[in-house]
Amino acid sequence: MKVSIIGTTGYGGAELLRILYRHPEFEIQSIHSTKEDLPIWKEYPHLYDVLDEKLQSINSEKIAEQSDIVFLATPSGISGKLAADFANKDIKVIDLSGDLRLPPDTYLQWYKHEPVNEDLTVKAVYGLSEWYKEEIKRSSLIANPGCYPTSALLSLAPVVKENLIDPASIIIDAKSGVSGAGRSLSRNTSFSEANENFRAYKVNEHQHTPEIEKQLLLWNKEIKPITFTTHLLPITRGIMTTSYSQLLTAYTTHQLLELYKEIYNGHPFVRIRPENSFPSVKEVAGSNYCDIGLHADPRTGRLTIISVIDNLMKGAAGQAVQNANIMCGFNDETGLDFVPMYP
Ligand SMILES: NC(=O)C1=CN([C@@H]2O[C@H](COP(=O)(O)OP(=O)(O)OC[C@H]3O[C@@H](n4cnc5c(N)ncnc54)[C@H](OP(=O)(O)O)[C@@H]3O)[C@@H](O)[C@H]2O)C=CC1
Ligand SMILES: CC(=O)N[C@@H](CCC(=O)OP(=O)(O)O)C(=O)O
Repeated sequence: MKVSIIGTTGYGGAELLRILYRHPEFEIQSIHSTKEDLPIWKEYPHLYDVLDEKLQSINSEKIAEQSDIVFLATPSGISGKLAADFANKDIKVIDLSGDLRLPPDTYLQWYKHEPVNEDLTVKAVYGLSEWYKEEIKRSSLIANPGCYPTSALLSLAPVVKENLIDPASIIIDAKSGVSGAGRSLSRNTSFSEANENFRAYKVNEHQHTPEIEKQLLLWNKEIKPITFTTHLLPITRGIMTTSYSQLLTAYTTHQLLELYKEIYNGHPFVRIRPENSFPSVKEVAGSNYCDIGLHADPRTGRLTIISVIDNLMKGAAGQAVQNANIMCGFNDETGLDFVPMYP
Protein backbone atom coordinates (compact mmCIF):
# COMPACT_ATOMS: atom_id res chain seq x y z
CA MET A 1 0.00 0.00 0.00
CA LYS A 2 1.17 3.50 -0.79
CA VAL A 3 1.52 6.15 1.90
CA SER A 4 2.28 9.88 1.95
CA ILE A 5 3.50 12.05 4.80
CA ILE A 6 2.74 15.75 5.23
CA GLY A 7 4.98 17.47 7.78
CA THR A 8 7.92 15.21 6.95
CA THR A 9 10.55 17.73 8.10
CA GLY A 10 9.26 17.64 11.69
CA TYR A 11 10.20 15.12 14.36
CA GLY A 12 6.95 13.17 14.00
CA GLY A 13 7.45 13.07 10.23
CA ALA A 14 11.06 11.90 10.58
CA GLU A 15 9.95 9.12 12.91
CA LEU A 16 7.27 8.06 10.41
CA LEU A 17 10.02 7.86 7.77
CA ARG A 18 12.17 5.68 10.05
CA ILE A 19 9.30 3.24 10.59
CA LEU A 20 7.83 3.24 7.09
CA TYR A 21 11.20 2.83 5.35
CA ARG A 22 11.39 -0.75 6.72
CA HIS A 23 7.66 -1.50 6.82
CA PRO A 24 6.92 -4.66 4.82
CA GLU A 25 3.43 -3.59 3.66
CA PHE A 26 3.66 0.20 3.21
CA GLU A 27 5.67 1.99 0.56
CA ILE A 28 6.49 5.68 0.88
CA GLN A 29 4.87 7.29 -2.18
CA SER A 30 5.53 10.95 -1.44
CA ILE A 31 6.72 13.30 1.29
CA HIS A 32 5.57 16.88 1.80
CA SER A 33 6.09 20.08 3.76
CA THR A 34 6.01 23.79 2.92
CA LYS A 35 9.50 23.25 1.48
CA GLU A 36 9.60 21.94 -2.08
CA ASP A 37 12.04 20.13 -4.27
CA LEU A 38 14.49 19.60 -1.42
CA PRO A 39 16.00 16.13 -0.86
CA ILE A 40 14.93 14.98 2.61
CA TRP A 41 18.53 14.14 3.57
CA LYS A 42 19.35 17.85 3.40
CA GLU A 43 16.89 18.41 6.26
CA TYR A 44 17.93 15.15 7.94
CA PRO A 45 21.51 14.15 7.05
CA HIS A 46 21.08 10.87 8.99
CA LEU A 47 19.00 9.78 5.97
CA TYR A 48 21.84 10.44 3.49
CA ASP A 49 22.15 7.53 1.05
CA VAL A 50 19.07 5.93 2.65
CA LEU A 51 16.18 7.96 1.29
CA ASP A 52 16.56 9.92 -1.96
CA GLU A 53 13.01 11.30 -1.93
CA LYS A 54 12.47 15.00 -2.43
CA LEU A 55 9.93 17.07 -0.55
CA GLN A 56 6.93 18.00 -2.67
CA SER A 57 4.32 20.73 -2.41
CA ILE A 58 0.99 19.81 -0.84
CA ASN A 59 -1.62 18.97 -3.47
CA SER A 60 -4.43 17.02 -1.84
CA GLU A 61 -5.98 15.90 -5.18
CA LYS A 62 -2.70 14.42 -6.34
CA ILE A 63 -1.87 12.83 -2.98
CA ALA A 64 -5.32 11.19 -2.81
CA GLU A 65 -4.95 9.86 -6.37
CA GLN A 66 -1.52 8.37 -5.72
CA SER A 67 -1.72 7.12 -2.13
CA ASP A 68 -3.90 4.89 0.02
CA ILE A 69 -3.03 6.58 3.32
CA VAL A 70 -1.85 10.07 4.28
CA PHE A 71 -0.25 10.90 7.63
CA LEU A 72 -0.68 14.49 8.79
CA ALA A 73 2.35 15.23 10.99
CA THR A 74 1.59 18.94 10.94
CA PRO A 75 0.94 21.48 13.72
CA SER A 76 -2.52 21.91 15.20
CA GLY A 77 -4.41 24.51 13.22
CA ILE A 78 -2.82 23.26 9.96
CA SER A 79 -3.76 19.58 10.29
CA GLY A 80 -7.47 20.30 10.61
CA LYS A 81 -7.51 22.26 7.35
CA LEU A 82 -5.65 19.46 5.58
CA ALA A 83 -8.05 16.85 7.03
CA ALA A 84 -10.97 18.89 5.66
CA ASP A 85 -9.27 18.97 2.24
CA PHE A 86 -9.01 15.17 2.21
CA ALA A 87 -12.47 14.60 3.72
CA ASN A 88 -14.35 13.59 0.58
CA LYS A 89 -11.46 11.92 -1.18
CA ASP A 90 -10.69 8.25 -1.46
CA ILE A 91 -7.82 8.11 1.01
CA LYS A 92 -7.38 7.09 4.64
CA VAL A 93 -6.23 9.98 6.86
CA ILE A 94 -4.32 9.73 10.15
CA ASP A 95 -3.82 13.06 11.92
CA LEU A 96 -1.14 13.29 14.60
CA SER A 97 -2.26 16.72 15.87
CA GLY A 98 -4.95 17.61 18.39
CA ASP A 99 -7.28 19.08 15.74
CA LEU A 100 -9.73 16.18 15.47
CA ARG A 101 -9.72 14.98 19.08
CA LEU A 102 -12.12 17.42 20.74
CA PRO A 103 -15.54 18.97 20.12
CA PRO A 104 -15.20 22.45 18.51
CA ASP A 105 -16.06 24.54 21.60
CA THR A 106 -13.63 22.62 23.83
CA TYR A 107 -10.94 22.83 21.13
CA LEU A 108 -11.33 26.60 20.86
CA GLN A 109 -11.12 26.98 24.63
CA TRP A 110 -7.90 24.93 25.06
CA TYR A 111 -6.08 25.28 21.71
CA LYS A 112 -7.16 28.87 20.96
CA HIS A 113 -7.35 28.05 17.23
CA GLU A 114 -10.33 28.06 14.90
CA PRO A 115 -11.86 24.55 15.25
CA VAL A 116 -12.59 22.28 12.29
CA ASN A 117 -16.16 21.63 11.24
CA GLU A 118 -17.95 19.38 13.75
CA ASP A 119 -18.71 16.80 11.00
CA LEU A 120 -15.01 15.99 10.93
CA THR A 121 -14.56 15.57 14.68
CA VAL A 122 -17.68 13.39 14.80
CA LYS A 123 -16.38 11.25 11.93
CA ALA A 124 -12.86 10.91 13.36
CA VAL A 125 -12.18 7.83 15.48
CA TYR A 126 -9.91 8.32 18.50
CA GLY A 127 -6.89 6.19 17.68
CA LEU A 128 -6.01 4.77 21.08
CA SER A 129 -5.17 1.48 19.38
CA GLU A 130 -5.61 -0.93 22.29
CA TRP A 131 -9.08 0.38 23.19
CA TYR A 132 -10.71 1.30 19.87
CA LYS A 133 -9.49 -1.43 17.54
CA GLU A 134 -12.89 -2.32 16.02
CA GLU A 135 -13.75 1.36 15.42
CA ILE A 136 -10.29 2.01 13.90
CA LYS A 137 -10.72 -0.98 11.56
CA ARG A 138 -13.92 0.52 10.14
CA SER A 139 -12.69 4.13 9.95
CA SER A 140 -10.99 6.18 7.25
CA LEU A 141 -10.23 9.16 9.53
CA ILE A 142 -8.16 8.80 12.71
CA ALA A 143 -7.49 11.37 15.41
CA ASN A 144 -4.20 9.98 16.68
CA PRO A 145 -4.03 10.53 20.47
CA GLY A 146 -1.71 13.04 22.11
CA CYS A 147 1.52 11.82 23.65
CA TYR A 148 0.60 12.54 27.29
CA PRO A 149 -2.96 11.18 26.91
CA THR A 150 -1.64 7.91 25.44
CA SER A 151 0.56 7.30 28.45
CA ALA A 152 -2.03 8.47 31.00
CA LEU A 153 -5.05 6.71 29.48
CA LEU A 154 -3.40 3.33 28.92
CA SER A 155 -2.29 3.33 32.56
CA LEU A 156 -5.60 4.48 34.07
CA ALA A 157 -8.08 2.63 31.82
CA PRO A 158 -8.37 -0.62 33.83
CA VAL A 159 -9.07 0.97 37.23
CA VAL A 160 -11.35 3.65 35.75
CA LYS A 161 -13.36 1.20 33.66
CA GLU A 162 -13.67 -1.29 36.53
CA ASN A 163 -14.67 1.53 38.92
CA LEU A 164 -11.92 0.71 41.43
CA ILE A 165 -10.88 4.27 42.33
CA ASP A 166 -12.56 7.37 43.74
CA PRO A 167 -13.59 9.20 40.53
CA ALA A 168 -12.74 12.59 42.06
CA SER A 169 -9.23 11.64 43.14
CA ILE A 170 -7.14 11.45 39.94
CA ILE A 171 -3.88 13.38 39.82
CA ILE A 172 -1.56 12.92 36.83
CA ASP A 173 2.00 14.14 37.15
CA ALA A 174 3.64 13.99 33.71
CA LYS A 175 7.12 14.63 32.32
CA SER A 176 8.24 14.82 28.70
CA GLY A 177 11.50 14.98 26.82
CA VAL A 178 12.20 18.01 24.66
CA SER A 179 11.40 16.37 21.29
CA GLY A 180 7.76 16.44 22.44
CA ALA A 181 7.76 20.13 21.59
CA GLY A 182 8.76 19.51 17.95
CA ARG A 183 11.68 20.77 15.89
CA SER A 184 10.93 24.50 15.89
CA LEU A 185 13.08 26.73 18.04
CA SER A 186 11.72 28.08 21.29
CA ARG A 187 13.32 29.59 24.38
CA ASN A 188 12.18 26.97 26.91
CA THR A 189 13.41 24.07 24.78
CA SER A 190 16.77 25.65 23.87
CA PHE A 191 19.85 23.84 25.26
CA SER A 192 20.76 26.40 27.94
CA GLU A 193 17.22 26.58 29.28
CA ALA A 194 16.38 22.85 29.19
CA ASN A 195 19.73 21.17 29.92
CA GLU A 196 20.35 20.41 33.61
CA ASN A 197 17.00 21.98 34.33
CA PHE A 198 13.52 20.69 35.15
CA ARG A 199 10.45 22.90 34.93
CA ALA A 200 6.69 22.62 35.12
CA TYR A 201 4.76 24.27 32.28
CA LYS A 202 1.14 25.01 31.28
CA VAL A 203 0.09 24.26 34.89
CA ASN A 204 -3.68 23.55 34.90
CA GLU A 205 -3.81 24.85 31.31
CA HIS A 206 -2.40 22.02 29.25
CA GLN A 207 -4.40 21.33 26.06
CA HIS A 208 -4.30 17.56 26.71
CA THR A 209 -6.43 17.96 29.88
CA PRO A 210 -9.82 17.84 28.10
CA GLU A 211 -8.64 14.99 25.85
CA ILE A 212 -7.80 12.86 28.90
CA GLU A 213 -11.01 13.82 30.73
CA LYS A 214 -13.15 13.11 27.66
CA GLN A 215 -11.87 9.55 27.38
CA LEU A 216 -12.00 8.85 31.13
CA LEU A 217 -15.65 10.00 31.13
CA LEU A 218 -16.49 7.72 28.22
CA TRP A 219 -15.18 4.84 30.33
CA ASN A 220 -16.75 5.94 33.63
CA LYS A 221 -19.36 8.69 33.76
CA GLU A 222 -18.61 9.45 37.44
CA ILE A 223 -15.12 10.81 36.68
CA LYS A 224 -14.54 14.35 37.99
CA PRO A 225 -12.04 16.92 36.63
CA ILE A 226 -8.44 15.76 36.93
CA THR A 227 -5.34 17.56 38.11
CA PHE A 228 -2.75 17.29 35.32
CA THR A 229 0.72 18.83 35.55
CA THR A 230 3.29 18.66 32.76
CA HIS A 231 7.06 19.08 33.10
CA LEU A 232 9.95 19.38 30.65
CA LEU A 233 12.70 16.82 31.21
CA PRO A 234 16.25 17.52 29.99
CA ILE A 235 16.24 14.43 27.77
CA THR A 236 15.44 14.05 24.05
CA ARG A 237 12.80 11.30 24.02
CA GLY A 238 10.44 9.85 26.55
CA ILE A 239 7.38 10.51 28.68
CA MET A 240 6.74 9.33 32.21
CA THR A 241 3.32 9.81 33.78
CA THR A 242 2.80 9.09 37.45
CA SER A 243 -0.87 8.90 38.39
CA TYR A 244 -2.22 8.97 41.91
CA SER A 245 -5.75 7.98 42.92
CA GLN A 246 -7.65 6.76 45.98
CA LEU A 247 -8.66 3.09 45.88
CA LEU A 248 -12.31 2.41 46.80
CA THR A 249 -11.45 -1.01 48.27
CA ALA A 250 -8.21 -2.27 49.80
CA TYR A 251 -6.94 -4.09 46.72
CA THR A 252 -3.39 -5.39 46.87
CA THR A 253 -0.71 -4.58 44.30
CA HIS A 254 -0.78 -8.25 43.30
CA GLN A 255 -4.55 -8.21 42.64
CA LEU A 256 -4.31 -5.04 40.54
CA LEU A 257 -1.37 -6.34 38.51
CA GLU A 258 -3.34 -9.51 37.77
CA LEU A 259 -6.24 -7.35 36.52
CA TYR A 260 -3.91 -5.26 34.30
CA LYS A 261 -2.26 -8.38 32.89
CA GLU A 262 -5.65 -9.89 32.08
CA ILE A 263 -6.97 -6.70 30.44
CA TYR A 264 -3.85 -6.12 28.33
CA ASN A 265 -3.41 -9.79 27.44
CA GLY A 266 -3.14 -9.97 23.63
CA HIS A 267 -1.92 -6.33 23.36
CA PRO A 268 1.79 -6.74 22.72
CA PHE A 269 2.70 -3.05 23.04
CA VAL A 270 1.47 -2.72 26.62
CA ARG A 271 3.89 -4.41 29.00
CA ILE A 272 2.73 -4.78 32.59
CA ARG A 273 5.72 -4.97 34.90
CA PRO A 274 5.87 -7.51 37.73
CA GLU A 275 5.52 -6.45 41.37
CA ASN A 276 8.23 -3.99 42.53
CA SER A 277 9.42 -3.27 38.97
CA PHE A 278 8.84 0.30 37.80
CA PRO A 279 9.68 1.32 34.23
CA SER A 280 12.09 4.09 33.22
CA VAL A 281 11.84 6.10 30.00
CA LYS A 282 14.99 4.61 28.51
CA GLU A 283 13.49 1.12 28.72
CA VAL A 284 11.03 1.98 25.91
CA ALA A 285 13.15 4.43 23.84
CA GLY A 286 12.81 3.92 20.09
CA SER A 287 10.04 1.33 20.58
CA ASN A 288 6.25 1.34 20.46
CA TYR A 289 5.92 -0.03 23.99
CA CYS A 290 3.98 1.49 26.85
CA ASP A 291 5.37 0.00 30.06
CA ILE A 292 3.28 0.17 33.23
CA GLY A 293 4.22 -0.49 36.85
CA LEU A 294 1.96 0.11 39.85
CA HIS A 295 1.79 -0.03 43.62
CA ALA A 296 -1.19 0.06 46.00
CA ASP A 297 -0.07 1.65 49.25
CA PRO A 298 -1.81 -0.11 52.19
CA ARG A 299 -0.87 2.82 54.47
CA THR A 300 -2.66 5.56 52.49
CA GLY A 301 -5.07 3.50 50.38
CA ARG A 302 -3.70 5.30 47.33
CA LEU A 303 -2.70 3.73 44.04
CA THR A 304 0.43 4.95 42.25
CA ILE A 305 0.73 4.01 38.55
CA ILE A 306 3.87 4.72 36.56
CA SER A 307 3.68 4.59 32.79
CA VAL A 308 6.37 5.32 30.20
CA ILE A 309 6.35 5.69 26.41
CA ASP A 310 8.59 7.12 23.73
CA ASN A 311 6.68 10.29 22.79
CA LEU A 312 7.68 9.99 19.12
CA MET A 313 6.72 6.30 18.93
CA LYS A 314 3.69 5.15 20.97
CA GLY A 315 3.05 8.87 21.59
CA ALA A 316 2.95 9.80 17.88
CA ALA A 317 4.38 8.04 14.79
CA GLY A 318 4.46 4.51 16.23
CA GLN A 319 0.81 4.56 17.28
CA ALA A 320 -0.08 6.23 13.92
CA VAL A 321 1.48 3.29 12.05
CA GLN A 322 -0.15 0.83 14.47
CA ASN A 323 -3.48 2.45 13.51
CA ALA A 324 -2.64 2.26 9.80
CA ASN A 325 -1.90 -1.45 10.29
CA ILE A 326 -5.27 -1.95 11.99
CA MET A 327 -7.13 0.04 9.28
CA CYS A 328 -5.56 -2.12 6.57
CA GLY A 329 -6.12 -5.44 8.35
CA PHE A 330 -2.45 -6.09 9.15
CA ASN A 331 -1.14 -7.32 12.49
CA ASP A 332 -0.63 -4.40 14.95
CA GLU A 333 3.07 -5.16 15.19
CA THR A 334 3.81 -5.13 11.45
CA GLY A 335 6.87 -2.92 10.89
CA LEU A 336 6.87 -1.89 14.55
CA ASP A 337 8.73 -4.72 16.23
CA PHE A 338 11.60 -2.52 17.42
CA VAL A 339 13.46 -3.56 20.55
CA PRO A 340 14.10 -0.44 22.71
CA MET A 341 17.51 1.23 22.39
CA TYR A 342 19.48 0.72 25.60
CA PRO A 343 21.43 2.36 27.12
N1 LIG B 1 6.67 15.64 18.93
C1 LIG B 1 5.88 14.79 19.58
O1 LIG B 1 6.34 14.05 20.47
C2 LIG B 1 4.42 14.71 19.27
C3 LIG B 1 3.81 15.51 18.34
N2 LIG B 1 2.47 15.39 18.09
C4 LIG B 1 1.82 16.23 17.10
O2 LIG B 1 2.27 15.84 15.81
C5 LIG B 1 2.34 16.98 14.96
C6 LIG B 1 3.78 17.11 14.45
O3 LIG B 1 4.62 17.30 15.57
P1 LIG B 1 6.19 17.49 15.44
O4 LIG B 1 6.71 16.63 14.36
O5 LIG B 1 6.73 17.38 16.81
O6 LIG B 1 6.25 19.01 14.97
P2 LIG B 1 7.44 19.77 14.23
O7 LIG B 1 7.30 21.20 14.62
O8 LIG B 1 8.71 19.08 14.48
O9 LIG B 1 7.06 19.60 12.68
C7 LIG B 1 5.95 20.22 12.11
C8 LIG B 1 5.92 19.87 10.64
O10 LIG B 1 4.80 20.55 10.02
C9 LIG B 1 5.25 21.25 8.86
N3 LIG B 1 4.47 22.46 8.68
C10 LIG B 1 4.50 23.59 9.44
N4 LIG B 1 3.62 24.49 8.95
C11 LIG B 1 3.04 23.93 7.88
C12 LIG B 1 2.04 24.36 6.95
N5 LIG B 1 1.48 25.57 7.04
N6 LIG B 1 1.68 23.51 5.97
C13 LIG B 1 2.24 22.29 5.87
N7 LIG B 1 3.20 21.83 6.71
C14 LIG B 1 3.58 22.64 7.70
C15 LIG B 1 6.72 21.54 9.14
O11 LIG B 1 7.41 21.58 7.91
P3 LIG B 1 8.04 22.83 7.15
O12 LIG B 1 8.43 23.83 8.18
O13 LIG B 1 9.20 22.19 6.43
O14 LIG B 1 6.93 23.22 6.27
C16 LIG B 1 7.15 20.28 9.86
O15 LIG B 1 7.44 19.27 8.92
C17 LIG B 1 1.90 18.17 15.79
O16 LIG B 1 0.54 18.41 15.60
C18 LIG B 1 2.15 17.70 17.21
O17 LIG B 1 1.34 18.34 18.14
C19 LIG B 1 1.70 14.46 18.71
C20 LIG B 1 2.25 13.62 19.62
C21 LIG B 1 3.64 13.71 20.02
C1 LIG C 1 7.27 18.83 25.61
C2 LIG C 1 6.14 19.56 24.94
O1 LIG C 1 6.14 20.76 24.82
N1 LIG C 1 5.14 18.80 24.47
C3 LIG C 1 4.01 19.38 23.81
C4 LIG C 1 3.19 18.28 23.17
C5 LIG C 1 2.28 18.91 22.15
C6 LIG C 1 1.50 18.02 21.33
O2 LIG C 1 1.75 16.86 21.20
O3 LIG C 1 0.52 18.64 20.68
P1 LIG C 1 -0.99 18.25 20.41
O4 LIG C 1 -1.76 19.11 21.33
O5 LIG C 1 -1.25 18.55 18.98
O6 LIG C 1 -1.15 16.80 20.76
C7 LIG C 1 3.15 20.19 24.78
O7 LIG C 1 3.17 19.92 25.97
O8 LIG C 1 2.40 21.08 24.33
